[in-house]
Amino acid sequence: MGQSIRIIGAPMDYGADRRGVDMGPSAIRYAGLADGLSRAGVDPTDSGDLSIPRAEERDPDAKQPSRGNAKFLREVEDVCTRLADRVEQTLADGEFPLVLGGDHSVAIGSMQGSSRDADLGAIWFDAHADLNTPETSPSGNVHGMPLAATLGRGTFEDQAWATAPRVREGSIAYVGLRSIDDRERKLLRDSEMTAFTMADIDEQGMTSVVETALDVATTDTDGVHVSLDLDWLDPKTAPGVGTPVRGGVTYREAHAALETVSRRHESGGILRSMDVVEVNPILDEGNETATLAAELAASTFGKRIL
Ligand SMILES: NC(=[NH2+])NCCC[C@H](N)C(=O)O
Ligand SMILES: [Mn+2]
Ligand SMILES: [Mn+2]
Repeated sequence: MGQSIRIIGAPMDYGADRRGVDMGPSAIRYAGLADGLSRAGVDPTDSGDLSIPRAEERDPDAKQPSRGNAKFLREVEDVCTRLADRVEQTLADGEFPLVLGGDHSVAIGSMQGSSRDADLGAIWFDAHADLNTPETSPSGNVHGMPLAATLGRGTFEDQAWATAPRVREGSIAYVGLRSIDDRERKLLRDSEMTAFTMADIDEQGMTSVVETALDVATTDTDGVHVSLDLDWLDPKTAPGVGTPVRGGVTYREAHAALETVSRRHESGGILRSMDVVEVNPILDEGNETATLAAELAASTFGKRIL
């Protein structure tokens, strides 16, 4: 039997403006995630979803930014705290946590849980930098803030539920950036993170970019977290996302990227945790974005063409 993968659903949409990402975990499962993982040679078990009240059942005032400019921050805190515990427990049980979002703010919980017992590097496959703080965010949506939260920037400085002290800036690499807010650009430039934009992929090719990103994330760390935001892909290939940006990664580039991660994992066991986020079935066409999410997870865990 291959590695044991524990699927954890986090159907949360507090962090995004457009409703529907809470249905992401169901759509990805329906698209054949567990089957694809089994065929890739690993051993998946599904631990179900975290229970997350709908936004309507929450305090209507929660939409009004309270702490800085961040909507539903307390609700996100509640979910991420429980998710972090699940991720930590999964690792303690010797299994690999595969978290299904939900909007990208679930990554705050995944990374917190995954790094409680380890120095953690990260690869962020995304069109967006997700580095806004409540102070710099133009939208107030927490899905644009998970890395700021993990790194304890701005309002997050004193938020122990969010910050992950064992995730160092220098061990984080972005792949595929193409939409960065003005104030976020300055934060990113002044940081120690490694950022590969779409232009870098044009020039160097996906495989070589991902190899370098892996070098960054594995240097002086105990393992790597992969965060896969489906808006990383071009909207023609992955239409079911809330914040699409044209000029994204192609279908083949995406598989090449995750197969590169997979090969490194096969030879060195580098991966520690992963989340697959931002699939919005309401905006999707024939569940193709969820299907792609499931396929990319299978590629990460060893599925090959031949
Ligand atoms: N995970 C995502 N889809 N993030 C989109 C973020 C968009 C924008 N930068 C914001 O802060 O609102
Ligand atoms: Mn994104
Ligand atoms: Mn994102």
